[in-house]
Amino acid sequence: MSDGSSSIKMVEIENKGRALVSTKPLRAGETLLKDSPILLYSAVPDGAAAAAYCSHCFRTIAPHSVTAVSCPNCSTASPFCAPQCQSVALSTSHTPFVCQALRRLRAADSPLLHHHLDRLLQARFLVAAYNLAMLSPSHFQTLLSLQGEAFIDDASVFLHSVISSICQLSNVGEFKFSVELTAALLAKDKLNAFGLMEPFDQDKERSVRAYGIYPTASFFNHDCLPNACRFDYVDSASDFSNADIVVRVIHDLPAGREICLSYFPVNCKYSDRQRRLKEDYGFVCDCDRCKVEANWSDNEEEGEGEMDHDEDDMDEDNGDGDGDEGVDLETTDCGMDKENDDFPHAYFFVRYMCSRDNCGGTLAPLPPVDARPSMVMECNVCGSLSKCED
Ligand SMILES: C[S@@+](CC[C@H](N)C(=O)[O-])C[C@H]1O[C@@H](n2cnc3c(N)ncnc32)[C@H](O)[C@@H]1O
Repeated sequence: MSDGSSSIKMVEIENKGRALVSTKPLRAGETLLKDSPILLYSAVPDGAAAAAYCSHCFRTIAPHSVTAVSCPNCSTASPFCAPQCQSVALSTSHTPFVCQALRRLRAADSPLLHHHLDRLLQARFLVAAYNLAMLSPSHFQTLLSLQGEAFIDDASVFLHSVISSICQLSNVGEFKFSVELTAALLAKDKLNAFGLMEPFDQDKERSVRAYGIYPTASFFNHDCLPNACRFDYVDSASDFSNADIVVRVIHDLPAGREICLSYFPVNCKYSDRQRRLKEDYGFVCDCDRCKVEANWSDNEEEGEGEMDHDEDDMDEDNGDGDGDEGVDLETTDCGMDKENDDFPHAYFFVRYMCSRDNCGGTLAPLPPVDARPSMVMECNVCGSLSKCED
């Protein structure tokens, strides 16, 4: 793949469109992909909440940080964690075009003043996307190549008029600024954006800090029993950039197997999964798990222990994942016999679902070392590490 990953390649699958499949046998825990966003935008309301994050990398800024700086033009509304981030942002994510557009969206006479936060988020996405068109036509083309058809409805017409009123654009780089383009961009965002979540806190509902478009991860299709899962390392001291995501294999896979993520927590119940996939992603899921659960009674469904995250957009189960190798490891029950089980996914739940209260994350082994599989499972939501005993 263009990102250098040799373990996956893109293919077309009937009724699913483009998909990523393994090019060789993969070991549990293997890293398939590290992806950086081509576009990021804030998911938090303006004001105090927004001031807590770097407007460029979305790292938390400590209350009395000595390195934090602001945008010279819009001041504290756009803080940066350090001068280096500010300097990069002023020529990339926070250009004068973005700075002015966001100021207009925040102003007392903003066209979005009495609208729901969702509309503001869509407007922020459009500002970031049109900025990308001006700065990097090739990345903008990548964005346009993602799944999602223009659908001109009241929302896209309104949002186009909002962007027209705050930006006075006629062309954006080599692209014509039009309602069709705005509608197409909104569709790309809806089907492909990943939510970068707040680090897990057992006592609080997790919210999205930012949304990002990841050029390769966008080609993972959904399966209600995924064979890979996404980790992010927001606010951790890892080697990754704050908004990078990493996709790892959950269990051993043969060559040629489609690699799928779950677009939301795996313990979501059948009727909710079907509804969300239809409404948000436009398809009816007929994966092996759905085929089994389609015949379940409502009572059986209730037993699944759904944990709903209202923030959608492929935000599955992305924890901070900065599990500390030095912690005491709990033990995950890994001894269930897959063959003898009534439902293939009962095995998945026992082996690959985090058992921590209110977590709902998926477990994948740490990457193999010297081709030896790791017996340590990492949760992609709470980051906890557990020892897998076969
Ligand atoms: C993030 S994109 C995944 C890549 C996409 N297949 C493509 O061609 O670019 C999400 C879209 O892929 C399709 N998709 C994903 N998982 C699917 C599945 N299990 N069955 C059918 N379509 C699926 C849906 O059209 C969905 O809106």
